[in-house]
Amino acid sequence: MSLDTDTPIVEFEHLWVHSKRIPPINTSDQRRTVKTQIHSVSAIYDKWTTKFKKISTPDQRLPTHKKVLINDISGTLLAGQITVLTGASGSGKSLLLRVLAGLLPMSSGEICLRSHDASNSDIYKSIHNTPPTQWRTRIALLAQNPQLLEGRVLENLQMPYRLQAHQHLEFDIDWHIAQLVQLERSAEFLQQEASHLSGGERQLVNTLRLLQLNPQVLLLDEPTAALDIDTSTQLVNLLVNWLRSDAQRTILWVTHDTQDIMPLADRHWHMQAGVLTKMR
Ligand SMILES: Nc1ncnc2c1ncn2[C@@H]1O[C@H](COP(=O)(O)OP(=O)(O)OP(=O)(O)O)[C@@H](O)[C@H]1O
Repeated sequence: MSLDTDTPIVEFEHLWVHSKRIPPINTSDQRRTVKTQIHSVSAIYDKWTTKFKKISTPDQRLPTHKKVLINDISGTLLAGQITVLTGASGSGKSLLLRVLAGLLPMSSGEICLRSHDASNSDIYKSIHNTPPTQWRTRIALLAQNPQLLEGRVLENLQMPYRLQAHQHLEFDIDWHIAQLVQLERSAEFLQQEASHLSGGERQLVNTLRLLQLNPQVLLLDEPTAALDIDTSTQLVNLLVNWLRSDAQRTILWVTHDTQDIMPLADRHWHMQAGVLTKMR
């Protein structure tokens, strides 16, 4: 199916995420703690600790508050495009990816994913009306630190097919061998113990494990951050080829490494203190 490159694949609107309410400090508990400390010191310091007690027991209670982590942001990920997301540490980039992937609840807002109905017409499914397992098979998050299981690479790649969400899919070893050729590795790589792999090789396995499940949207959280230049280039090529091989796919790519990734970007977004700005 052909698709215009400006077709929206994911649309999100007015996303808000707040931290949980931080409970107030219970000042009577605090006073009790200080008193216990005071009774346990020797009499010679009693006068001094009484002064200390006055200073360290505040009269007023601290107010409760919720912190705004994602501040009313909206955006669209378009077909065939790479959208690069930059921003300082703690600005909310990873939080946004986890919300879009359905791994973290938002306080309010809407996320819709392009899909098809029985007559193959376009529809947009809301995250609120889609079972979480179904949502996560369409929108996949690739994190910086891959978690692999004990056992061989092959067993790690086959593992998702044991999950109910993917039981309708079949493991395709030929697809993996073709990908490994692109990654300049032989089929013997599949027989290696996962615990013996380098950080870069672990990330390649993690990526293949996700891509084989044919997601429509990839959310990348600094996937090349810990990799050497060669492995990083291989991983970038793997991801770009994945994007180009189906016009209905899209990538949102969080990175601090703007030099390498920015030339590939169709769009550039920037986060600052939970606020999203579209740079281009
Ligand atoms: N589950 C959570 N509950 C409350 N606060 C959180 C939660 N997860 C993250 N935060 C806070 O939200 C803010 C944004 O975190 P986030 O991980 O999205 O930053 P980031 O932009 O991805 O940073 P980095 O570039 O360092 O990865 C931080 O202040 C963090 O402490």
